[in-house]
Amino acid sequence: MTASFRVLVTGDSLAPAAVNVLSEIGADVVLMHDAVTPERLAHEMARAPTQAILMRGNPVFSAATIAGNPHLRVIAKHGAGVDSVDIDAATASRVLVMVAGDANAPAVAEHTIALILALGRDVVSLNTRTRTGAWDRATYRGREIRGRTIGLVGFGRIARHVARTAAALGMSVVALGRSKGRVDPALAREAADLGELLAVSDIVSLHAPLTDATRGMIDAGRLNAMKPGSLLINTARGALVDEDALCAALRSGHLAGAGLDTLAEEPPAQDRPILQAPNLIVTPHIAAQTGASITRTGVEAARNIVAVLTRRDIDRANVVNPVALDPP
Ligand SMILES: O=C(O)CC[C@@H](O)C(=O)O
Repeated sequence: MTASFRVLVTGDSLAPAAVNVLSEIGADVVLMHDAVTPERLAHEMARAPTQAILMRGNPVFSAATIAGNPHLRVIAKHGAGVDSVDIDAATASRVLVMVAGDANAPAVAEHTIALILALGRDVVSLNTRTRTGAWDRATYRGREIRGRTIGLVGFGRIARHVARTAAALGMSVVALGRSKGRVDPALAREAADLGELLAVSDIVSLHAPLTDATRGMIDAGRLNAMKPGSLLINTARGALVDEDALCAALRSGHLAGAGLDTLAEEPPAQDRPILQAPNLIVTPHIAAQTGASITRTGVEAARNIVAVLTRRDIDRANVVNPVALDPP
């Protein structure tokens, strides 16, 4: 059978269940095995008409890349963050940009909590010390999270999962949504503004999208406004944080620790100062990478593609640029 649709996957794997969803409409699924640069994208899309992108990772979809492929109808994110896509250009070309619901939210929320617990009980450093001969039992004092306040910056699907889990662990939850009134009072108390959230939180966890407005939002001034001895967690996007300022806040001891799953540069050059900061736990943007999450997310992204290509049952809650659904 000649495939009627070509789906380019910007990664080197896709869950078999997700491939099956695409196979049901006879789609030709093409995995990009190499580094996904704009040049490679342009090259791959020039090889044959490509109707859909299943976007794993965060390759840049610029206006030129989108306009260069007139067959493109949908960019379906394998996850939540679409900061690497020029949304205006996609809308102008009537290309739908879609996210994968809350498919990866439980996994990202669990990793957020893992970073908080690991920092609070110094799991990583104690592991190293104990394996190399230390036995710190007499002197070590960890920090409990029960009774602490967690401040969630952003209140989308992932933050809501974190809120529920944090509450179950006995934490108080404050949050700040994209605009006033977006915080569900059953899950969190809405902070008046970022300043108030930073001032009352023992742990600040970032769940905001990366936009022009949020880039670098946690700068030296904001870090300074956090409580002495507090923790910063970032499982969203590295560029939300000024890494040099974070380094300084960790070195001075103003912050007791930071847990980062995302960095401004990924993968980071080995000489980036943040990698040498004390009391830092850093992981390689894997918060969403559990087996179950990868399957759920792949299937949801594949379903989004099928819905657009077959013009059936598009889940509007997953559409980032609904105006692209309107007739031109
Ligand atoms: O799985 C991915 O491709 C990225 C996951 C994450 O960065 C997201 O945007 O949700």
